[in-house]
Amino acid sequence: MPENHPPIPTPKIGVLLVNLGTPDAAEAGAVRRYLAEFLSDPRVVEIPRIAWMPILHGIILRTRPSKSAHAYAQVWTAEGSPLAAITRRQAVALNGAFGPGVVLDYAMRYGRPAIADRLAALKAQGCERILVAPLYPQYCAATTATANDAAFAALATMRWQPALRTLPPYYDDPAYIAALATSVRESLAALDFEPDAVMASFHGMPQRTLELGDPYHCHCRKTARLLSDALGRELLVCFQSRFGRAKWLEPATDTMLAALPGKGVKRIALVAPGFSADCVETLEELSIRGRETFLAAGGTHFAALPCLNDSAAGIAMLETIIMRELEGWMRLP
Ligand SMILES: C=CC1=C(C)c2cc3[nH]c(cc4nc(cc5[nH]c(cc1n2)c(C)c5CCC(=O)O)C(CCC(=O)O)=C4C)c(C)c3C=C
Ligand SMILES: [Fe+2]
Ligand SMILES: [Fe+2]
Repeated sequence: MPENHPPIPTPKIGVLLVNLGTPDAAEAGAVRRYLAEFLSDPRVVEIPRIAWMPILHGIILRTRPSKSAHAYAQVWTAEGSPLAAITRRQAVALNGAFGPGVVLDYAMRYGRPAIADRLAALKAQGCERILVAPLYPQYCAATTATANDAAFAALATMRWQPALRTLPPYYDDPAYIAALATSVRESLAALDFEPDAVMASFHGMPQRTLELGDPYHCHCRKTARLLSDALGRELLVCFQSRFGRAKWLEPATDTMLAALPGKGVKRIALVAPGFSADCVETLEELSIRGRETFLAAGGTHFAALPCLNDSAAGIAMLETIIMRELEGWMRLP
């Protein structure tokens, strides 16, 4: 900028936190509606529609909703689904962090609040510039790209669009690694046992997606390596939540939990660095079923550590990575 350039008035800026989405209730009907939207997304299931739709509607949506509803019911809170409640708290905690000209909101890729609705609400409040922030540290087309697709699709319907930025993946960002290390160190110090091993469990995806060029697997591996360096201890990396018959990323978390006690690893702590908020995948699949698997195999001590959620370290990290994006839009008064 030339030195004597007059200050440019800063237009209002919106920040939209985006996470995956979750059912409205822990019952089969709500879970079916949610899964129908989620699993119809061609970014999530990359099988030709003509082959996939009969399987989805003929088999999956008839059988899975009641099983999943049972999983959701075990972790449901007074504020609703943990993922929704925590994402809401993250938006509240960040509100005001960037000054009076920056409005915070949140949306879900599937279900509510919808991305299109919240973008329209930010625009109606006068936000001419909006940062869409998918809260996935590791980029995956099935998560990051589809969240951005939904934002671009919403803008495609507007005559007068706001300017848009999207938050890049932050899997190797020093602020993210430091927040994870702080959180893991604090959680381990609060345990009443010393684990023989710490496992880092990431959400899986089909092996084919890696072969097609998705960087997710590499991002997960790099996060784990940097976190391991920061903690000064080895981390066992694994991938959870296998879905369908295709080969998914390995090693699988449940297989590893069942095998470790036989190898003398009887005390375990599990961290899920790829989830910015605790959800059914961490609270039910890891904390409840993972524990059962590990103890049934002969393990004696098990702990699933909390995600960053709205902890002080987690919020400070989000502030840092969001501020970095907003700086390009801000001007001194
Ligand atoms: C964090 C990254 C995630 C990736 C990558 C991902 C890929 C992926 N997921 C499915 C299928 C399901 N995932 C489900 C829940 C779920 N998934 C993520 C995150 C990622 N998914 C989160 C945060 C959640 C929790 C949602 C909540 O409400 O708490 C589910 C629903 C639950 C169930 O029925 O088991 C399914 C199904 C696929 C196919 C996929 C492919 C790349
Ligand atoms: Fe998933
Ligand atoms: Fe799961």
